[in-house]
Amino acid sequence: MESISPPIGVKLVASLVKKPSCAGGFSGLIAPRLRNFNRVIKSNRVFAETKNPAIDFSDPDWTTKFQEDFERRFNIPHLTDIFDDVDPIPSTFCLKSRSVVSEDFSGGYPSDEKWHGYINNNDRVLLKTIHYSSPTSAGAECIDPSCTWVEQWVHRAGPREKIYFKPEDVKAAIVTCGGLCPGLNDVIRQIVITLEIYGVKKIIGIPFGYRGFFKEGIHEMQLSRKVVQNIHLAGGSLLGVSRGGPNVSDIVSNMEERGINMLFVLGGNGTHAGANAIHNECRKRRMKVAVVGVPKTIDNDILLMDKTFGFDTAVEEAQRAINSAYIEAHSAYHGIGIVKLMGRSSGFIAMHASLASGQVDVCLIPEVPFRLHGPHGVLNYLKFLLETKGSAVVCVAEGAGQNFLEKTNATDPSGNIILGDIGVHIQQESKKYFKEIGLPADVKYIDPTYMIRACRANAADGILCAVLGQNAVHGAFAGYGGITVGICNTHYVYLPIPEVISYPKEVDPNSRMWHRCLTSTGQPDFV
Ligand SMILES: Nc1ncnc2c1ncn2[C@@H]1O[C@H](COP(=O)(O)OP(=O)(O)O)[C@@H](O)[C@H]1O
Ligand SMILES: O=P(O)(O)OC[C@H]1O[C@](O)(COP(=O)(O)O)[C@@H](O)[C@@H]1O
Ligand SMILES: [Mg+2]
Repeated sequence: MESISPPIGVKLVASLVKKPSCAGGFSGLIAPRLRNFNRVIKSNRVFAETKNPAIDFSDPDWTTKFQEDFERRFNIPHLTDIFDDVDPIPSTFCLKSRSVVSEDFSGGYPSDEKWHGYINNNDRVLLKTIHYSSPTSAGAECIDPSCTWVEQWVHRAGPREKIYFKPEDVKAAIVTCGGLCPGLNDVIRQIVITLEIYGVKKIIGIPFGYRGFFKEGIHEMQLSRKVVQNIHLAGGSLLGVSRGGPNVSDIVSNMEERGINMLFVLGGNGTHAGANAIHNECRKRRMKVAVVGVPKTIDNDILLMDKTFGFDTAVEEAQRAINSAYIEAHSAYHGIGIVKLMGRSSGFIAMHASLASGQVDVCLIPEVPFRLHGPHGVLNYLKFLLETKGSAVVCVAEGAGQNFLEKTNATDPSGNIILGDIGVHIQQESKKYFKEIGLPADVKYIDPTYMIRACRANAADGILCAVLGQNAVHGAFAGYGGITVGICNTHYVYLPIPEVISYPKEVDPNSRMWHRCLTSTGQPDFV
């Protein structure tokens, strides 16, 4: 009998509603999920600590206390938290003075105090915009059993009027880690361009992710507007990427040797865990350094954000593979087209690509358990589709159905579990099944994953990358560190790194988007 694996995680807030009196309050509820995440995704890594206090919902002041705690958790670390002797100067980011890069600042810093283009440090963005009136409402994220509305505000991103680095003292470095993602070059380009507008002249690229911080690493790359001018026209990363690499202490020592005091880190959950550790180590060594992340993952698995850059391009590019699978399946007698898309622990690409294409009959994601065999299994449904409409298209996320595959416990150099190929498995099982029942079936399998990841960013991602890249530089100059940039409810924000990486974001099987996907495919439950 086939086993059904549980979804990779349960929703924190939903479990909170189910167990409001759990000892340890929030922390007691987060911990199991964190453990689960480490087991599934990062067998040998410890992710961000969570710092939620116990909450007693019978306390009439619990919402105030929750908000105070939220403000504390989402406070963004600043240089002045640990240094008393850092004095700000008026911002050199001033769009009127376009030739700032050629100035030597001996005659003073250019500034424009009358310009209303700066963000006030007290500006905030609302993190959640839906007031769910019941925990049973689709996709409800509730804090307490009554789903009380509690405003949660996060810091607005953008240029500040006062800056904490003199441009001539800055040596900025950019590093791109993890797997490729459309838009990496666009972000690198915008960071360099924005740094130059502030007046920074020493800008370097660290080659091949954190590995480039090895002492004997390949030489740093000098970056300027001229170097990066056209890099966004190609996919990949100008700097190269990698998994694994030196430990945090060695990275920070290497930064000290090179004199780096602004570090822009482009990467996913793992990279951000590293960036946060680098930030903490710099503070421990009392180094005046700003470490700012830009979340990169086509999987879209970073918490609290509308989306991450590259995701939109991935969904768009996946259309070509799905359409090819559809044409193959539709043109064959009893054709079945199977497409595997990326998504190690979350099915966002598969869900969105299925919904966008309108050509998918079965969408399978890691968050929703399914059976292949038996009367309610996928294969029996494919038989039904062949008999009724003549062909079928399956879109499966790479992390789905891992319980059907032999576990090796092998990990990549970053500690990510190496997954089995669920696409090949479904192809083989389909062929076997239809042979056994004597129904002709022509099964074709397409794995476009690396073709999708290597694409250049589409226009929507190009804009997102531009805004995130620019805001990363504004954040660093404003003196913030240990932060990342994101888009929340269409607005741009700074978030403390630990809050976005406490676990990977997943598709909520009770969300409207998953329900919309099911409505579109017409697929039943496969359990
Ligand atoms: N918990 C961690 N602490 C410090 N560095 C980490 C951690 N997890 C991953 N890294 C490093 O971050 C880089 C990218 O991680 P990886 O998981 O491969 O990609 P991503 O950042 O896209 O999730 C690698 O160089 C890896 O060694
Ligand atoms: O084969 P690689 O390079 O390790 O990358 C595969 C992984 O890349 C991803 O698309 C994105 O992963 P990262 O965010 O860690 O780069 C995963 O879904 C997938 O498992
Ligand atoms: Mg990752």
